[in-house]
Amino acid sequence: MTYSSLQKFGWSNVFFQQLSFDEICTEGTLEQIFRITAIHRNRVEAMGANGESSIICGAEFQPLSQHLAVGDWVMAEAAHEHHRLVRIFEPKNRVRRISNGLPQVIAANLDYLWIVTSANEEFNVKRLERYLALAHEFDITPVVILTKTDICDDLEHYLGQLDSLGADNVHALSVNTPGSLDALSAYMSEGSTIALMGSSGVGKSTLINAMFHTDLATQAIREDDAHGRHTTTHRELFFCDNGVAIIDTPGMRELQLYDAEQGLERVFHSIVELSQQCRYNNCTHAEEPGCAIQAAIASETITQAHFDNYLKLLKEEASQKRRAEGAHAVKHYYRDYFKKVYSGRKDQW
Ligand SMILES: Nc1nc2c(ncn2[C@@H]2O[C@H](COP(=O)(O)OP(=O)(O)OP(=O)(O)O)[C@@H](O)[C@H]2O)c(=O)[nH]1
Ligand SMILES: [Zn+2]
Repeated sequence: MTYSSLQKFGWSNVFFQQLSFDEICTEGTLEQIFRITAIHRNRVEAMGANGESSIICGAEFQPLSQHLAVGDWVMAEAAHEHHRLVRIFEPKNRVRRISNGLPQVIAANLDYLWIVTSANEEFNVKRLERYLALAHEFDITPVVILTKTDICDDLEHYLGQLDSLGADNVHALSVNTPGSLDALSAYMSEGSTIALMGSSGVGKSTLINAMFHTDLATQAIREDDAHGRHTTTHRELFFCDNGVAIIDTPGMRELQLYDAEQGLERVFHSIVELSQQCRYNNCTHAEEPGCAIQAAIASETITQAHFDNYLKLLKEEASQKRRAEGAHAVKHYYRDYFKKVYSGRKDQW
């Protein structure tokens, strides 16, 4: 068996180069590498070259939700009939949020964020702009998907608004219209990881079932809760036959805007560029003479709604930051964490 056997689970050079020379030369290292598919209180489920395994996580990784997420690659050594977590590979990207004042990781190593919305009253451009900002912030390629076009009388109304988003990847489709899902296969190369986001009822599960010929209901797994009772939870990352990993977690579905300053600047780049043309450096874009943004709104180059949403998201982001005791606290937390995790490895090189 070689490392290429892990590629269908999303393994790539980014992770391989984090192995030390000794590790690469040591027999059995490959069997110690896993990708996390579900997280429980003290252990995680993971997929490796030899199939699925349960990995016990020691006190140094507690609480798990702050240290690792579905999609992470880890190293774990065999311990009796289980495995024991040794270390976490530095991820390509990580989706984080603040929960009760603490950073929490939701998912890791994503290639695409499928932002799902439906062609009915659920549709909301502001929400889409927010999701796009999130995707950019976390360095994930966003794909906007408009569902339920089969039951929509005024598709142009929605397509026009999607156009105004200026997003690169936009698809309108319906699971009831044969062929309309074909365009999505462009995102489904072996080893790619897709996470879904969107309001309840827009058709995320239906889309997954149709695209990947899977039945989400069959992805249930059993676990023992703290009192030894059996409970059923859903696997949050699963692999399809074509080598695509799907992440569908409640955490992704509930994600709020946080620390997305750069993401916002990308989605609202026209406003950011305009603001640099205002006569005064400290223009508040309200009533100052020579305000380029007000001029653009007056000439209908941008809409008042687009500008208002930018202000609203900026404000929301600022208040999230304050609540989290400053975004820097969070960034430092992660930097220190990775330093701590990887400092022990330097002497292996
Ligand atoms: N007409 C039509 N109905 C659809 C389409 N896609 C999904 N639906 C229906 O919309 C309803 C909600 O779909 P789900 O797939 O459960 O939505 P979801 O986004 O997974 O919802 P949550 O699990 O609550 O987040 C179901 O009754 C689906 O049959 C579509 O393209 N066309
Ligand atoms: Zn201005």
